[in-house]
Amino acid sequence: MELGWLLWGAAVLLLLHFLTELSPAVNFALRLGWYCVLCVMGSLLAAPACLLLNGGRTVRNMRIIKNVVKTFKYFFGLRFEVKRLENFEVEGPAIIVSNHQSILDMMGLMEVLPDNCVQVAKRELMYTGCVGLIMYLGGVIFINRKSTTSAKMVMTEVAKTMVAENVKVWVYPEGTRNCTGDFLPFKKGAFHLAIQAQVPVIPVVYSSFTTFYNPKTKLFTSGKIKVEVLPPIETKGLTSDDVSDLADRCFHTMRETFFMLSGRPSPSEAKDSS
Ligand SMILES: CCCCCCCC/C=C\CCCCCCCC(=O)SCCNC(=O)CCNC(=O)[C@H](O)C(C)(C)COP(=O)(O)OP(=O)(O)OC[C@H]1O[C@@H](n2cnc3c(N)ncnc32)[C@H](O)[C@@H]1OP(=O)(O)O
Ligand SMILES: CCCCCCCCCCCCCC(=O)OC[C@@H](O)COP(=O)(O)O
Repeated sequence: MELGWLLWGAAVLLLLHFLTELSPAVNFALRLGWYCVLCVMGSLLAAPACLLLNGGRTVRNMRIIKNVVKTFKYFFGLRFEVKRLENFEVEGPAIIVSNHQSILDMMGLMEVLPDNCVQVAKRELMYTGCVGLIMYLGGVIFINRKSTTSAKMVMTEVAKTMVAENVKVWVYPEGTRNCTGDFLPFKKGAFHLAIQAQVPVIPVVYSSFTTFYNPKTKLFTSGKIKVEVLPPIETKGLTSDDVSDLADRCFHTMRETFFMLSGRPSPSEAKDSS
């Protein structure tokens, strides 16, 4: 009886192996599916730990979540090479902004996440069952992207509480995933937030995933991701009139760094030399 089950198991594994060899689409779906399964299993493991150790929704749970998520990279052969982590060492709260390429970014985020830091996420993620629960327990701030007024109200409230409670806030200023090998224009919310709270902006840049991950061509192999934490940009004394300048400055420095880390000339340089 047991031998029968073993044989079935071996047959299924063999079939999966051949399917992945045959079709990149199957390989892609299986690896991404496995990532989702890991997220669900990790959440089921971490949720009771968060509740028992910290009692409910608090940023202290992020440490537990971070430690679980940091093991995920080994399943996918991903390596992170992190530079200038010391740039996170600012006194008190800050806004962290970074580029957003895929749901895989969550691994890169947890790889460098400083203490006392919560993320801004779209509200829909709250309804992903145990993954939504773990985000809630970790103190993630949920915004409704379909209603600018409500998103702005939440962000204004965050500007007050982040100072009172000494937390850093991680925002993806592109506002959505973008795996095209370039940046989308930045939305202004993160920069309004930084200026309203008068806290520094710390940009973080991840190199392009396109060499190992591409949802269009169904590519998902192992790979190396370079991460650089850029020096904090002060906002003391800036007013709402300075939001656009601050956003532009972050956009340009981050984009330059992105091309440098990805080992590609930036489109502006390429144009200059032609
Ligand atoms: C243990 C195992 C566990 C496994 C499981 C894992 C769990 C791990 C736990 C935890 C990790 C969590 C990881 C989560 C990752 C999630 C990522 C996402 O979901 S990314 C999508 C959501 N994030 C954003 O969208 C932010 C960026 N967006 C913005 O900042 C926008 O500006 C926003 C949302 C505030 C509004 O967006 P609009 O598209 O509706 O509108 P606009 O065009 O940007 O703004 C309209 C006008 O309002 C002004 N405005 C914006 N914010 C303002 C403000 N706060 N005050 C005043 N004016 C403001 C703007 O300047 C603009 O005006 P003018 O065009 O410049 O004149
Ligand atoms: C039954 C539900 C199982 C759900 C398993 C989901 C596991 C994935 C958890 C990874 C969290 C990362 C969140 C993320 O990166 O979300 C994408 C949004 O930033 C942007 O959304 P979009 O590009 O605008 O759609």
